[in-house]
Amino acid sequence: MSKTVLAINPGSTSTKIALFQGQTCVFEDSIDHPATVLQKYPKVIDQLEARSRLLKQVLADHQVSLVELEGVVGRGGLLHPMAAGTYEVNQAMKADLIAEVSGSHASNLGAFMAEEIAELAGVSAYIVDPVVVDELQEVARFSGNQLFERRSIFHALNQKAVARKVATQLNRHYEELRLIVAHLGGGISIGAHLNGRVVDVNNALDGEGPFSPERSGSLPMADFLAYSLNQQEKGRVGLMKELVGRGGLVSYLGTNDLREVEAQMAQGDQRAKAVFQAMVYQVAKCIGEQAVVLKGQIDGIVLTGGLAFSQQFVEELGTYIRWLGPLFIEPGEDEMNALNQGAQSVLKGEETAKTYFGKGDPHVKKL
Ligand SMILES: Nc1ncnc2c1ncn2[C@@H]1O[C@H](COP(=O)(O)OP(=O)(O)O)[C@@H](O)[C@H]1O
Ligand SMILES: CCCC(=O)OP(=O)(O)O
Repeated sequence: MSKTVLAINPGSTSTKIALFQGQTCVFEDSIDHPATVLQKYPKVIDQLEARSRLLKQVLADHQVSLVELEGVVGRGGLLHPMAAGTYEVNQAMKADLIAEVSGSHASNLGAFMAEEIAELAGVSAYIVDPVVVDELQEVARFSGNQLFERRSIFHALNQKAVARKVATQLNRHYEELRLIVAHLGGGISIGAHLNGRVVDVNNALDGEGPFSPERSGSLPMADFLAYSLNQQEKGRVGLMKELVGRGGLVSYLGTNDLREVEAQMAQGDQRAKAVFQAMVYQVAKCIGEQAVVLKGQIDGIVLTGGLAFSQQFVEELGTYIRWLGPLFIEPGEDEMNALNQGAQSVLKGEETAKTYFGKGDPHVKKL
């Protein structure tokens, strides 16, 4: 029987909320959090109280009766590496999110926001396919120096959701396909999906892969090292902001909005055009890398995220990659449905919720 589920998705600049009855979305709403407001909070976790207050206001505005809820699900954050799936929010998870064991990101708030509402409703709280889903094959874990291991940090929820959607279009199972999924949003992650596992993907938060609207992607290492030593007063948090937040389009053109860049190009701005083309070029190269990971046997290349709304971006990217395999364009994201889907399967007893144990998930094979 279909279940009533509240899904909560805290992002860098917004919190999305959706109520589902079974597969039907009763309503979806979004709260914007202006950068000027978020800047007041030293740590992401400090935003919890304010975001939760606004969330409760949205629930009141939509006259959501908490007694009707049968489960609450939030976006999963930067925990220790873990297998894909639906997890019940637990103490170990909350402790690791507060300790920021894998870093700081708005998704760290999802478990807390879901649990608060779930407790009021007397039901369980879950997360689904968090950003630390780790299915890397062994060969992909080597960084090039034994001091550092590559980490799988990416848009797992949306990548897997759109990959499943394309599998349905192809009338095949996700678990039997070889897909490249490019999540092209404020941050960019491009994954090689081999038989339902993301065996390689650029770490979208720690300076790997193409530059994006607000992230640097990979940089010349020695130059960044020298820069960091000269800018020590910025500290770790300040320097990380150069990579995530103040990189990419923001760094080159002062905006994270591709629509603004396109407007500048339309007025003949050559700098905007060069930066646009460079972002397309870097995305294409990363798709090429994952094509090699899949040894050229590719059932589809899926373009998703906000940039995939741009016809010009998709067309120019197509000139580089079309020869690699069939293109599927899934603009935007399907995260709210994916959160609901994960919670529904557990609540309907089709799947058992997984337990988060912290470091050392036995399903994740480290070097
Ligand atoms: N119709 C559109 N045309 C061009 N770019 C778009 C369009 N819609 C959204 N974008 C761009 O997509 C990016 C945001 O993607 P999105 O997936 O919403 O990011 P996030 O969820 O990471 O904030 C922004 O640069 C935005 O300007
Ligand atoms: C890869 C971690 C998740 C992430 O970067 O999400 P956003 O692009 O939504 O910030």
